[in-house]
Amino acid sequence: MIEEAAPAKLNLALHVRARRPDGYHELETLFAFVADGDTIRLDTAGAPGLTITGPFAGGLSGEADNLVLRAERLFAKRVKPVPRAAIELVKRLPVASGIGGGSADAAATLRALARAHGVANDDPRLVACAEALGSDVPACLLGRAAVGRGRGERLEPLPPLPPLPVLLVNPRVPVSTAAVFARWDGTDRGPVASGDPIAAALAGRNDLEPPARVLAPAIERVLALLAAQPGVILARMSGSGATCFALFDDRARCSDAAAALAPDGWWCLETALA
Ligand SMILES: C[C@](O)(CO)[C@H](O)COP(=O)(O)OP(=O)(O)OC[C@H]1O[C@@H](n2ccc(N)nc2=O)[C@H](O)[C@@H]1O
Ligand SMILES: Nc1ncnc2c1ncn2[C@@H]1O[C@H](COP(=O)(O)OP(=O)(O)OP(=O)(O)O)[C@@H](O)[C@H]1O
Repeated sequence: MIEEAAPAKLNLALHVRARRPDGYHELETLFAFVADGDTIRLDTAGAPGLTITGPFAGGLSGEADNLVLRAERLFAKRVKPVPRAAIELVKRLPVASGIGGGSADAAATLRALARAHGVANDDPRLVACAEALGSDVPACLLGRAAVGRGRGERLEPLPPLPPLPVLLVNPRVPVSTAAVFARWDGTDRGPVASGDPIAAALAGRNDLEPPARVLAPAIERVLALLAAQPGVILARMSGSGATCFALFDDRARCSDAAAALAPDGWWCLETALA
């Protein structure tokens, strides 16, 4: 049995620069990962198929379009023609929520298959599979803080980030990434600053916040409440939303904030930058 973590991805800053003729957007983003997320378990000797467990299993079916099975099929086609395995996905991250759950699952599946079949994680064929599966999958395959450019696949790894406490809050409203990008106003507001990533994040923004707020008005309240918590360094939406994150200066104040937001019935996860 091989187990691979599929940690949640954050966009500490997300600057959308241009709309491309192929329908994607040119962006500049600070990718970061946290200590918690989904889990992939792969058993090459088990009965082939995908089982989904965990608190958000109900939001997904084990259908063939699941990113885990798409990753498995692509690995067999492009990397090594291996037989199908028994795969368990423990789904702890909300679906369609801007923290790359599906992308993390796909990347963890590729990593698990690579381990099982003696392929290196930086094998160009594995990276090509990641790119074909989604814009966030290459960053999730890399699994460490990085600047992302292009549609997110051109990655420049960063030194490890400080393990700052993080609170993730999702108002339980799924948001379609394509619908949010489609509402971006077309204004290039400039690049992400170079230098210290936390300082660059503070000086940066998420250009998808305004269009996401139109589709999911609850984001505004989540951000306002997060920003008002004592000890917050930065409160921002991740990706195309609706999950928002807050970085804190200490763990106790992060826990206090989680307790303060609990009555709203939102999904909250207390974690840390990894
Ligand atoms: C918002 C981010 O999460 C930031 O990291 C990503 O850019 C989105 O990554 P993702 O969910 O893996 O997205 P994909 O599955 O590749 O694309 C979904 C849809 O989002 C839009 N999309 C995505 C990425 C990008 N750079 N420009 C886009 O316009 C496209 O309409 C695309 O059809
Ligand atoms: N294993 C999976 N986990 C989550 N979503 C999946 C999975 N497989 C397929 N999907 C589909 O992919 C879509 C996007 O899901 P995901 O949770 O990756 O979005 P996201 O959190 O907005 O990601 P991103 O931040 O990369 O935009 C969902 O609508 C879902 O139906």
